[in-house]
Amino acid sequence: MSPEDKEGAEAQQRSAVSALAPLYVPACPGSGKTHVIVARHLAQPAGHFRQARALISFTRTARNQIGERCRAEGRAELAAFPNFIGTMDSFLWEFLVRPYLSADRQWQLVDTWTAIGVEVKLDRTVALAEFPFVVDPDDVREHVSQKRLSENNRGLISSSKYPWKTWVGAVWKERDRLVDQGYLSCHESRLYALRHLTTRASEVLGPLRSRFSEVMVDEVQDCSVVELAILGLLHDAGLKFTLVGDPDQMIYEWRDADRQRLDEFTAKFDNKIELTGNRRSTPTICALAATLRSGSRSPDISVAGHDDDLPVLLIPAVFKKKAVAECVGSGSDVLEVFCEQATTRADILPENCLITARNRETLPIMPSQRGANRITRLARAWELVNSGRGSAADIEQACRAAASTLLGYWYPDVSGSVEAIGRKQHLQVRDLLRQGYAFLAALTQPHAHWNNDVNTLIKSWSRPASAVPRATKGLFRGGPTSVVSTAAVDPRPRIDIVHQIKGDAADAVLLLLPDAGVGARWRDGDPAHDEELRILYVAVTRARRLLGLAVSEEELDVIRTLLTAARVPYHVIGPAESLMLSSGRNE
Ligand SMILES: Nc1ncnc2c1ncn2[C@@H]1O[C@H](COP(=O)(O)OP(=O)(O)OP(=O)(O)O)[C@@H](O)[C@H]1O
Repeated sequence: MSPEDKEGAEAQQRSAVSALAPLYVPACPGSGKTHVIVARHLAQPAGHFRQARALISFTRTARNQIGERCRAEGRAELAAFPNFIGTMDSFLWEFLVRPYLSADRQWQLVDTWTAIGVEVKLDRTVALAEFPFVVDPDDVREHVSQKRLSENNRGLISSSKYPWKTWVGAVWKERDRLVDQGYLSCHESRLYALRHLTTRASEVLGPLRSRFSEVMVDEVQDCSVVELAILGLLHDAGLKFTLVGDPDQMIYEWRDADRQRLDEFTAKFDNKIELTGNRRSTPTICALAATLRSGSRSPDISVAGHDDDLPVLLIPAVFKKKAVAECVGSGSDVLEVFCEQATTRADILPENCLITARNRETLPIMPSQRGANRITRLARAWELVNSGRGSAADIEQACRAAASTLLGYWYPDVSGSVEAIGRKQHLQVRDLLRQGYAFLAALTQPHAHWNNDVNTLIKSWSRPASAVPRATKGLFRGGPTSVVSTAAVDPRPRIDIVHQIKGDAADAVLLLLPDAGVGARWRDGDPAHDEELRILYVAVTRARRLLGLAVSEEELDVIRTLLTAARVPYHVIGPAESLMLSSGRNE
C-alpha cells in the first residue's frame, strides 16, 4: 500500500462524510460503510426538530453498533430522540404504518409469521411462514408464489389431494384472520407503508418533514423492490437521503432485491462519491474479488496494510455426502488441511478461520465432530445446545442429530437424512428440527448410562400418527464413549453459510465450491445478472489475509486459467503437501 493509496482512501471517506445530501455512496467491501454513516452523523451538530437524522440499517446488530459508537464518542444525544437509529422495518412501522392503522385493535409487528408459529392445515400441514408472498410494487398487488416454495414444501403440497388454488385460498384466509387479530408481519407492514404513502401522502410526509433533515440508509443494496419504491416516493417528496451500499453484494433476490430497480433509484442522485479503498483484504484477495463482479472495474485498492500478501490456496477436493470434503490424492480432510495451512503459512489459528459454502447441505463439519457413534453424537449435540456456544449452523446440526434419533425410532424401516424421511412421511423439516431442539432440552445431562434416560424419553415422546416403532429398534444399547464435546475444548473455525457471514470478516476464509460447472459459470457469467456469483463475491471478500477455494478436480483447470488471466497469485495444494501435513500432525 502506497501512502498515496492510503491518503486517497481517507480523502474519499472524508468527502463522503462531509458532502451534502441527497448523496449516494457506492462502496467496495471493507471500505468502512458503517464508519462513514456514523462519522457523518457525528460530524453534524445534534439537531432538534426538523434537524434530526434517521439512520437506517438492516440488522439489529448494525443498529446497536451505531448507537454504541455515538455513546462511545461521548455523543449519546445523537442516539436519542428526535434522532432515529433503527432497522428499515422499525422505521417503516413507526413512521409510515402504525400511526395510520385503525384504532379498533392492538396492533403488533412480527418479523415473520414464524415468530407466532401459525400453520395452514388441509390434509397436510405447512407453516404459514413457508408460503412466499410476492408483490408487484407498481400496483402493490400480492400473490403467493408456488415457484418459490421450498422443494420440501412443494413435494408436500403436490402430494396433497387439494389443488394449489385451494391451498392459496387457505393461506389468505389464515393471513386475514391474523390481521383481524392485529398481527402484521414485516412483509405486510412494507405494503401498508407503500399504500399509505400513495393514498395519504400529505398526512404521512408532514411528521417526517418536521423531524428529519436527513435519512441515511446503510446497505441500500439489501432493499427489496417495495422498500425502494417507498424510498423513491419519499425522495421525490423532498426528503433528503444518503444511501450507502455495495450493489455487487446484492444477495437477497429471494426477498425481492433487484439490481435494475436499485440502479434506477440511485441514478436519481447526482451527488455520488465512490469508496474504492479496501481496509480489510490483501491486494491478492481484492484482485480475485474483482473477477466476481460486473463490468471490468479494476480491483479495489487494498489499504489494509497487511505485512504479507499470500497467494490464494486452491485445494482440489472430492465432495462426499454427509458434508465431508477430502483432498484429492491424499484423502486428508479439506478443513483440517486448510486450517493447518493457515497456521503454518500465516500464523492464523483455527479460531480465526472461517469456513463457508453456499448451502447448508454442503456446509462441512469438522472431522473431530464426525465418526462418533450415534449416542456420542447425541451427547455432543446436548452439550452444544446447553453450552450456549456454537454458531447457528452448529446448533442446527445438533437439532438434526436429535431429530434423526427420533426418526430412527419412529420409522425403523426407513433410512436417510432428516429431509428424505420428512419428505416420505409428509413431515416438515422445520418441525422436526423444533422437535429435536425440544428433545435435547428435555434430556438429562449425559453420563455413562445415559442411554437409559434417552431411551425412556424417546419412548414417551409424542410421535406422529404415521410412526410405526418396532420393539427396541432405534433405541440405544450403550452409553456415550466421550461425554464432553470437542467443541468445548478444541479451538474451531467458524463454519457458516454465506448469507450468515455477510458483513463479517476473518483472517482466513475457505470457500467450498462443490457444484459442477462452477468454474465455467465464474468465467462466463455476469454477476450483474447471476446472484450465485455475487454470493461467491460476498464470501471471498470476508477474508483479510488468506483465501482458500476447495474445488473439484474437474473445475480446477478453468479456475486456474481465470486466476492466471486476472493475475491473481495462487498455489495448488498437491497430494504430497496435504499428506505431509496430516502425517506431520500425527507424529
Ligand atoms: N476511517 C477509518 N479508520 C480506521 N478504520 C476504519 C476506518 N474506516 C473503516 N475502518 C475499518 O475497516 C474495516 C472494514 O470496515 P467495515 O467492516 O465497516 O467495512 P464494510 O464497508 O461494511 O464492508 P462489507 O460491506 O464488506 O461488510 C473495519 O475493521 C473498520 O473498523
